[in-house]
Amino acid sequence: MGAGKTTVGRHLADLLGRSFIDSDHEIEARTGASIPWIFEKEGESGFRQREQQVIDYLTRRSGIVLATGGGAIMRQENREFLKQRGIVIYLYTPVEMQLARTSRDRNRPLLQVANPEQKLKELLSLRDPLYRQVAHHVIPTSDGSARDLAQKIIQLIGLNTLR
Ligand SMILES: Nc1ncnc2c1ncn2[C@@H]1O[C@H](COP(=O)(O)OP(=O)(O)OP(=O)(O)O)[C@@H](O)[C@H]1O
Ligand SMILES: O=C(O)C1=C[C@@H](O)[C@@H](O)[C@H](O)C1
Ligand SMILES: [Mg+2]
Repeated sequence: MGAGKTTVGRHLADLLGRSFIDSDHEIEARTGASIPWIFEKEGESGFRQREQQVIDYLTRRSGIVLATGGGAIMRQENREFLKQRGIVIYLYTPVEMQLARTSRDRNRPLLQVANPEQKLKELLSLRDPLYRQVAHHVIPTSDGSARDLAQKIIQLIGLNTLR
């Protein structure tokens, strides 16, 4: 959360002339409800079920830039869909920076707790090894604008891979 998947992903799609899709937005559009509402009515497991369906569907498309939600990596199925069907970039972000980027946003139900910093630390320790297992490339996001990071991704993967 707050790594910049949505923001960097938009710039990347723009630079590549591809469509950008965000799985969180796709879930909201399909459900006709916000993510906080889905978490409240269906719990995290209901949300994860919807998320898996959407990621399965979207990773079958080619020629797109896809930003996932931060927790999609927790499901084995999603890890396989992403690794086998795409080029996966892990935007590594230290917790202090995640906190700074998410503190004014109430749209992330998992951070509506007394100690969001502690929560982010717990999530990162569970998720970091999985992100690294699935990623084809890891990019630290502490330095550089979202646009710079998108350019760095293009250099890293090489345009030829994408044609
Ligand atoms: N490289 C960056 N430099 C400065 N600010 C950034 C950078 N990347 C993202 N941000 C800012 O951080 C905030 C969170 O970014 P964003 O919503 O793209 O994160 P996310 O990884 O998609 O989070 P989530 O997992 O919750 O979907 C936004 O306000 C965005 O403008
Ligand atoms: O890190 C997470 O588990 C989440 C991140 C967001 O993108 C949303 O998918 C949702 O708020 C859960
Ligand atoms: Mg996002």
